[in-house]
Amino acid sequence: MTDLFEPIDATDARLALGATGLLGEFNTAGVLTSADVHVAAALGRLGRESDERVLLAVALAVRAVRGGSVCVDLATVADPPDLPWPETAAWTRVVAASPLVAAGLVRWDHDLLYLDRYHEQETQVVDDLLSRAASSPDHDPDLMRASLERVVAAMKAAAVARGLPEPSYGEQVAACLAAAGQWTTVLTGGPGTGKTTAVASLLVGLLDQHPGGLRIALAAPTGKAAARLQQAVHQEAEAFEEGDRARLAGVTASTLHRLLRPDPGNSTRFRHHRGNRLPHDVVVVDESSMVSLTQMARLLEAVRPDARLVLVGDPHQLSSVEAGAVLSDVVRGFEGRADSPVAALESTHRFGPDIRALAEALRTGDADTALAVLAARHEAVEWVDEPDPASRIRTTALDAALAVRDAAERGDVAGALAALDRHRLLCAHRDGPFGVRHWNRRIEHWLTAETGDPLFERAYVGRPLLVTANDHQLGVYNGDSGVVVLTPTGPRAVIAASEGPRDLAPSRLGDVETMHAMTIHKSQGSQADVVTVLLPDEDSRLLSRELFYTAVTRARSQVRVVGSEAAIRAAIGRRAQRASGLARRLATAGSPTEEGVPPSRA
Ligand SMILES: Nc1ncnc2c1ncn2[C@@H]1O[C@H](COP(=O)(O)OP(=O)(O)OP(=O)(O)O)[C@@H](O)[C@H]1O
Repeated sequence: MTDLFEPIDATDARLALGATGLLGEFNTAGVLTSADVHVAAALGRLGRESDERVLLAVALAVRAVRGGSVCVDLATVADPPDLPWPETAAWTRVVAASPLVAAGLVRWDHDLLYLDRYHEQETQVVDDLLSRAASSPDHDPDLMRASLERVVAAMKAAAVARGLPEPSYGEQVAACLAAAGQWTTVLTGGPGTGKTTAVASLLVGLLDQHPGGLRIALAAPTGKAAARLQQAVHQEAEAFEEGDRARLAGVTASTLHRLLRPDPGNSTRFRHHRGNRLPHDVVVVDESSMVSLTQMARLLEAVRPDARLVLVGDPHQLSSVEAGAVLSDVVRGFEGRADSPVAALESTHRFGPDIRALAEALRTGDADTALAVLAARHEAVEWVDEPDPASRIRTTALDAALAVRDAAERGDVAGALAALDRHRLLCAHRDGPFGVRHWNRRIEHWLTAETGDPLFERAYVGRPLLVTANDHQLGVYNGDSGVVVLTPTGPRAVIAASEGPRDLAPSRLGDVETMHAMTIHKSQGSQADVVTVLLPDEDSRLLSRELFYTAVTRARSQVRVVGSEAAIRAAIGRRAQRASGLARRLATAGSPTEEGVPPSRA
């Protein structure tokens, strides 16, 4: 869903000067921005199209990408309804017959309108997935079974030694056996369903298959998620036999961006591509729900056709910040297909029963059960439904901020970074009374009142940091977190990068924000012991089931939901819809032919 805007006055920069007719009307109503209008008008001039219904459709396709969609579906786009939307049948007819479509400036396909670039990426992703599914790697299933038996026996023994009941790894073994026999595997599951455990077990099994060695790459869309993946794989391997543990010890993770090697001269291209593939034999990408269509296209063209690709993620989470909802589209698109690469893990092993019950109710859209879990006053799930929740938020947020500050004052880098993950205040919005900016300021005021530290200091000791842009030179990436720590040479910004902490002069960091509070979108791929989810009013257009589910599942041991029953119901009742043709394209593509080339590519 794309936000509407309300023009402030006639000089508002979002209003397109001179826009008339339908484009002008939709611009004034806050549906289209001036950029949408200008791109549509420019394409119209280029392709000699003057039908304002077509130009409106093109402007909506531009807007769609801004809102995370890959294309626009003219049959469902009419929101808000009180605008002069063209009648659907006639509209689709004029768009399909437009000279813009004939010239390839925009694409009309599967009754959806695309900007050319996204159409190309979507068809490429479908073609690459299908051609990878059309053949399978040679492997020895008996050896794979034996490897997994060894790993499972070691993990069971480790659990029993810790006084835990003997676990069962049936789902994970089945997923690994399937993954051994296919070039692409999509390993799905909610938080704590044992995805990382399965990945570590799979890697051991694949190493047994290739005694000569395997080049393995672990990657994730953000630095934080990459660091977590690497740490989690090694942690899970602790339970393995010494030889297996040693073989995984050198496996490291990086951001997806770094893996593909950015091309300094071209911000949308990488050094690894179809003509210069990645050298790795196995590529594992965690948090795949955050991978945009563009990134997925780049990844699929860079992975060798004879390398295994394992996409790991939770399709019920929010999608990527940029356009696309690739993971959930791929899962839906392969549903029922014989060549489906999806292996799903269903049982949760991490949460206590209360967070699990809440997450499950959110995942399935069951508002009554979610409210019942929230109202039951469990220790692990708390509900704050008060007009001014500040006093309830203050204690937890301030304690966590003080713990970070105390460790930072002592120069204890590891302690300060660890304290960052004790509590996270998550907001849907950036601005306004429910937004990140407001709550960051508020927590800083509380901190100042408690410590007497000056408020105006930008790099105050204990300031939690969130990196908001990739900086290859500094080796810090969008989504990395860190903290300002006192050192003998003064305050230093220490960022938890995927290769370990990076120590920088605070002034060198350009794109950083304070992270006492953060948006739910930015929290993807990270976790905290205690999570406070601050829901906005029920009429917020950002509220969605995926947003709420993503926020709740960031919590390791306790979650507190701040919001009214109406806001909770509104969030659960609304889906974060993203228009894309990926699922439909996969579902309707022919099955692989015997030669291994799917008909859509032939
Ligand atoms: N089959 C199992 N039985 C019991 N415990 C398990 C099983 N599989 C994994 N675990 C344990 O459950 C916890 C979560 O597992 P893991 O980290 O592999 O899940 P995940 O799906 O990768 O989680 P997330 O996506 O939230 O990071 C770990 O402590 C792990 O050791």
